[in-house]
Amino acid sequence: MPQIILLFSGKRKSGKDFLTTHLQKLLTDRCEVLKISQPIKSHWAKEKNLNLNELLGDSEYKEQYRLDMINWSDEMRTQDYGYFCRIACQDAAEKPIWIVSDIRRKTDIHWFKEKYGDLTRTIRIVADEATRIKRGFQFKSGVDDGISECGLDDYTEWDLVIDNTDGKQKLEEQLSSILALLSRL
Ligand SMILES: Nc1ncnc2c1ncn2[C@@H]1O[C@H](COP(=O)(O)OP(=O)(O)OP(=O)(O)O)[C@@H](O)[C@H]1O
Ligand SMILES: C[C@@](O)(CCOP(=O)(O)O)CC(=O)O
Repeated sequence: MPQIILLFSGKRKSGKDFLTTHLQKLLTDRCEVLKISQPIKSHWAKEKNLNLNELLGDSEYKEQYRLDMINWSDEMRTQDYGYFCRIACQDAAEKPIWIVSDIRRKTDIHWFKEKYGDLTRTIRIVADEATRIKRGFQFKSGVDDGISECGLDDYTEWDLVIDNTDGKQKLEEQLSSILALLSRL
């Protein structure tokens, strides 16, 4: 069992991977980064003979397949909303801190809270649209107005909100506010 699970959420190009990668560097071997999208991308890469590393990265490549991956994964979720959360956790090593870098739906939070209760902390990363555009965001109908991007827009119970808009919060400040959530460890 982990001792704490940090659930990160944020819209496309808000900086989820950027911040969780920096956090992982700081926590080194005390943490494990889990991605709910990992089993989705692995499946997709295998089925369609695609480059998994490109799907896992932040290039334009994965954007070509995003809508198809969303539609396929949502179909799976209608039968079992925890399906990908469960697989993402299956291979987690025995580390005290788990960082889940891509929470997108209320059912994701529900699944983790149901299974791990008090161990979970929810973190929302926000960045204004101009910043996200500068970092590669382009609005796509079906993606940016759908559940994958908007499913947590009206969630209000975040333990922490981080502003990752250009020039707003320094990285050190962002990381120390996350570390404060770990103070009971
Ligand atoms: N605070 C920051 N300073 C500089 N560059 C940043 C910052 N945050 C994010 N970026 C850069 O912006 C780009 C998008 O960030 P990132 O991939 O972390 O977003 P994401 O929320 O994981 O997006 P997606 O959901 O599309 O995968 C990356 O190239 C990343 O390095
Ligand atoms: C298909 C999907 O998992 C892709 C996520 O990719 P990324 O976290 O933005 O790199 C999004 C979703 O599950 O809604």
